[in-house]
Amino acid sequence: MSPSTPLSAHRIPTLPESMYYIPNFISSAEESALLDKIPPNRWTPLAHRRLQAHPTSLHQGHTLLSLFAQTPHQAPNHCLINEYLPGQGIMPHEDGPAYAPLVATISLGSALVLDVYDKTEEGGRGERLGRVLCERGSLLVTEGEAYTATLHGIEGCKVDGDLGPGTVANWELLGDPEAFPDGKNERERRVSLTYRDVLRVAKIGAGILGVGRR
Ligand SMILES: O=C(O)CCC(=O)C(=O)O
Ligand SMILES: [Fe+2]
Repeated sequence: MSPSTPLSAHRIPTLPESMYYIPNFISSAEESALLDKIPPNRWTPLAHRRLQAHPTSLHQGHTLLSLFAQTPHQAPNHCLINEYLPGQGIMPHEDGPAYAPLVATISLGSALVLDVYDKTEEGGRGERLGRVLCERGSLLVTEGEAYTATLHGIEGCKVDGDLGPGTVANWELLGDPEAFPDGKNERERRVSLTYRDVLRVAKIGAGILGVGRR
């Protein structure tokens, strides 16, 4: 995402405003370095994936910072790391109001498909609006109505099938569509880093230190 290509050039068409897909956001050397940095002993096991949550601060000039220019802390302060083995996924859900409505997701290790669904008035899962193919090293940015009015999930399958220009919302934005010549993606271990701005982080801190309620 160089200054010569504005974020708007990466907007995923056909999905609510706005999701942006930036292929090759990091190099494979950076991908390996990030994977190596993830502490091996901090995983919380869940039924269908593992995760770890970390406070985070990004150094000035980090490319992700500019995305958060309008959020309350003007920077992400939290990074959730999810690991999915082939066959694992995450149920359709929304990320909710604890965060500023902006998520930046870096994909490491393997490509997979993230499904985006309409949110019903009751907050449930509506029709599927589109499929986003997240390649390794890519960045997916979700903000605005796409954050507040849709759900997202990852099917627990070993192979993503039926991939092509008519079935993948970000097909034209992919870095290497030729990597899926038969319309298939055999999943490998995929790790996602999701950066967010947690709104009430200061109050939570005060609560933990025991001074919040006095
Ligand atoms: O792994 C992903 O890309 C999605 C993770 C996610 O939806 C979440 O952590 O809330
Ligand atoms: Fe999520």
